[in-house]
Amino acid sequence: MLSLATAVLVLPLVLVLYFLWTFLLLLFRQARSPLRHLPGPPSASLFMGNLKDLHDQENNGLVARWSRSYGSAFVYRGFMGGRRLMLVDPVAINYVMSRGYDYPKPDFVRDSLASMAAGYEGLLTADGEMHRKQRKILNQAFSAAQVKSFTPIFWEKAIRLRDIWLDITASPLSFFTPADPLTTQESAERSEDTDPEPATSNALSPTALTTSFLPNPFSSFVPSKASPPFPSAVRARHTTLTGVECTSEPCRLDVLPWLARATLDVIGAAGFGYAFNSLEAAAERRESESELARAFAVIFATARKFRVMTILQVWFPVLRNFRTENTAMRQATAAMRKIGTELIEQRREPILTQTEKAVHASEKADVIEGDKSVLGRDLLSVLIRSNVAEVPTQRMSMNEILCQISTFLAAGHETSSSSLTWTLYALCRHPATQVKLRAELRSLPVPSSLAMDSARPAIDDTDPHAGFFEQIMHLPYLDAIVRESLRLYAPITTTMRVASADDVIPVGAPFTDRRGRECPDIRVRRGDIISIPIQALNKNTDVWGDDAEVFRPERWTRDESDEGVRRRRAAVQGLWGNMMTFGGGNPVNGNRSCIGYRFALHEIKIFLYVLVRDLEFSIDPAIEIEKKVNVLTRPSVKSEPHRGNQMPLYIRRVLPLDCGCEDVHV
Ligand code: HEM
Repeated sequence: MLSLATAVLVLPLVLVLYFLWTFLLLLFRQARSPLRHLPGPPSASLFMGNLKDLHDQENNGLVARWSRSYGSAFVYRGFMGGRRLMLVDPVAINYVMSRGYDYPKPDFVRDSLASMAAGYEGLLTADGEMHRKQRKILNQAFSAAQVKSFTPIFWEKAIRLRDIWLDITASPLSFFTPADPLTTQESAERSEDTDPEPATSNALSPTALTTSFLPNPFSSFVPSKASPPFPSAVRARHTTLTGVECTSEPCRLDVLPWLARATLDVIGAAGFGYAFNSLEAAAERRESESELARAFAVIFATARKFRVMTILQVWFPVLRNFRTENTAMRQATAAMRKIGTELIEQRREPILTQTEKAVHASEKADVIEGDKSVLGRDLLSVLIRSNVAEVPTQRMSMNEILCQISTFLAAGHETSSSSLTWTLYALCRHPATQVKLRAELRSLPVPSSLAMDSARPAIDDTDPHAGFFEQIMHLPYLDAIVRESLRLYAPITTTMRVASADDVIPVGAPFTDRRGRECPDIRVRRGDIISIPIQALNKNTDVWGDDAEVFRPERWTRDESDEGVRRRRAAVQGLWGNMMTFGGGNPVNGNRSCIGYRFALHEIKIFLYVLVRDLEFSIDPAIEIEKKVNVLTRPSVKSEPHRGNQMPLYIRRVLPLDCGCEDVHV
């Protein structure tokens, strides 16, 4: 038998040999990878490869420059010089994205998503058959009819936000910036955490390693450091937009955390009937949020930390078995599961009874309601029913259901708030567009039965305002602005895939490799990592023309009749708008595209209708806004990196041109 002393000597040796062997295998794999023949930029650093250069690529257009130099399929270097394939070629991208199960998310991406979504069994992280089953079940909750039924919730929260902002503009002394809704636990966590690094240190440092090319996606739940009240002297620098009559002085407001709060409240209410009350808490300047929001604050704060260990786990997968959770994280996960379980328990009986009644009624009436029926198809109902389903292909375990709750809260709120924030920013940089949009919004009168107050209208098929909401969805200029904003400010800028087997990826046009050979396709080996630069593709001049970088909503109204333009855009087969903003997929081989895209579009349009109709937005022309990316794109003021993510805009109330009165809500 091995003595203890021998074991103590042998164990470290075995470990060293294991790491050496794994490392050599990786180097050997690199040396043999067919990707070595592809052109690409030289590696900037032995350890970090090109990752640091890529960190700021949304501001410096690096991918576009590389693409001009090395073609639409090239190789850059990741950790320890590992080769990664970057695709800008739409044909190659369509091929990879429409094979979701052959090209899944790399393990290190899944790990990071799982730490944020509290497990590997949510829709974002599940793979193969489990993903196929979940996607089929969850699709019901995101059908066109179901999403329409959420519109009153979008409306209610948008009106509430507008009213809070109106109050702030009415009493300038009261303006303040609330904390980001999911960051309230930082200090509590730090005191318990053995990690000496403050949770926000990476996030707030201008040179922080928070790029999406590092394995901490969704690490963008970064706090906006509260801005001090804005002095009136500075407020006076505001320039009035032409053609709009306003009352009250504009005041500066960081719109980012407010919008994050509003969209968190939306997804809580629409998805799970859960009241985060985060807008209310901020309006009343209360620190405390709901228990679930506090739990999430801890989870996201932990998920966004960048650790060397995370990199090592990419190289030595065995280390993933030694993941540790600090006390705060364990408590937060337990709290999240407890609340999720309570939500399910509370709603199980009523939902099952309601569904039974609905089925019975439709059987009696001999009517197949099909997609028209939204009863019992909200996310929580769908989840609860799937838990009791007898057919295994329709059944989700309790763990899967709990993972979905955190998945949808995470995936469904900051994406929308990022998009809204950037749209308001674009409207500030293009005042004439804002004026034109407001004119269109005001041309659609609000039904008198739907006063612009916070009362939530009914949520069912008989909603008398469904027609009005539908009209908002079809306002052409609003639609063009939302498309253009989601093109230029895609909230998720990059996604990654890994080849699960050796394969040959087709390309749009042959390219020349490093050896000077003309290649009709790209060869990849099992394990090769592929980057899809969603944002760079959205600005590709081959697809969008020479003004691809310019915010021009008119491209969606005027250019569309041009056959050539249509053909060029059709090359990108994304889920929506010939863009990869919402990803792409194929139901047969893994549809990993955004299941919530309709939800997001409805939410964004309703918020814009309510906010831009009654408020005028502008920005200090001297301010330079930068994109900070770590999967999600968030804004930061270039000269104020210490303040973290923020979008300081000037806001003021707009009255109708023909309004003689002082205090009318339009
Ligand atoms: C403007 C808003 C949004 C954008 C731009 C967006 C974008 C995306 C993208 C690009 C993906 C694919 C990621 C990848 O393949 O790596 C995705 C997936 C996903 N999105 Fe969204 N999203 C938005 C809003 C939402 C909302 C509101 C929800 C839920 C209510 C949601 C839920 C999800 C889920 C669950 C997935 C994973 C789908 C799967 O793997 O089957 N998203 N989203």
